[in-house]
Amino acid sequence: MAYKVYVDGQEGTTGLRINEYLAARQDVEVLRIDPDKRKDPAERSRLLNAADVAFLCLPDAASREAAFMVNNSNTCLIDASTAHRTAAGWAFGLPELAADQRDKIRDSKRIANPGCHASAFILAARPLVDAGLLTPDSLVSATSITGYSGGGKSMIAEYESSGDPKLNSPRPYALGLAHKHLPEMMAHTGLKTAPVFMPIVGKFYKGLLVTLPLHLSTLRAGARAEDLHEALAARYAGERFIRVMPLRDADTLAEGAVDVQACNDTNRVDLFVFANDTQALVMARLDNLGKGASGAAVQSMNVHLGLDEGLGL
Ligand SMILES: NC(=O)C1=CN([C@@H]2O[C@H](COP(=O)(O)OP(=O)(O)OC[C@H]3O[C@@H](n4cnc5c(N)ncnc54)[C@H](OP(=O)(O)O)[C@@H]3O)[C@@H](O)[C@H]2O)C=CC1
Ligand SMILES: CC(=O)N[C@@H](CCC(=O)OP(=O)(O)O)C(=O)O
Repeated sequence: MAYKVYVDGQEGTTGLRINEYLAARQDVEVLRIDPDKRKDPAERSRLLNAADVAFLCLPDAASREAAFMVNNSNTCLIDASTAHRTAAGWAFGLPELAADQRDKIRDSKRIANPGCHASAFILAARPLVDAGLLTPDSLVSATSITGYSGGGKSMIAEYESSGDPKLNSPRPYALGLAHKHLPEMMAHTGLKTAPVFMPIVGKFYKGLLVTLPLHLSTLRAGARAEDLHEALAARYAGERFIRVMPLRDADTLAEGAVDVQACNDTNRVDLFVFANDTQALVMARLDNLGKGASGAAVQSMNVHLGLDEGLGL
């Protein structure tokens, strides 16, 4: 028997991509809402409650509304929005976060999918905290270069239709230093202070690269770049979707720059450590619509249902 799956927000950027992932699967029956009724609360409620798994690909307020509509104990919600990522009762949908995270995702009917910048930041920083290279009191900063699809339908339209010349060059944003991913970055790394975080959106559709610049002298006494690399490699050994590149990856150094788009159309995360004797750059690259959103959501569904984690990805 096929699992019934409903995508609330099926016409949006994340919802469309989830539907692409599900289209080829025989073990899933996708429940579709009549396009005229896609914002009709009664019809959404009916489908949410009929689903074994419902993906919420909606703005935060509509996701909260959808969570209140579910009045049965069977439907598992996987929320792509920011609404529930640090909320009590919701499992964080990042299976690689910690040894017990898959159990949490399997056991919970409420799963919050991580934000795209946050996924990359957390996957880079958490093993460093767990290894004692950073401590909960460490003060860190990070940049994130991202494609414009991260801003959903409205940003895609702005980049593809407005012709505004200022969009031709990269744009640092979130200048109020209060980006919406900061709470989940702290909650799931254990860092007590928010990183100074500067995302930069560029004129390319998708692809994302988070960088943590680190002075080795601010890490655990005597820490070397090898220790950073070893902490990442040890944590992610055997993880099918995470690739820890060799320390000071020779191919990338030969290229002279990192290709932000090289994980596009995959559910993969690539981690890099570049360093000299006193400083390091720890980087995480992903597809913001793959492991940064829709791919991660499908991966969490697979884990929740006890299926092969990579099914359809
Ligand atoms: N794009 C990305 O890379 C990522 C996005 N996310 C998050 O995923 C969620 C969806 O984002 P994204 O797909 O990019 O956004 P989009 O703006 O592309 O799509 C959102 C969809 O939700 C629909 N919608 C809005 N309100 C309602 C409602 N009350 N009932 C039903 N449908 C509604 C919209 O309808 P309409 O078509 O009429 O506008 C639209 O189709 C957001 O919370 C976003 O923050 C998370 C990670 C990455
Ligand atoms: C380019 C761009 O604007 N990107 C979005 C993040 C997209 C994402 O991860 O989204 P949610 O947290 O909304 O789920 C931003 O920085 O706000």
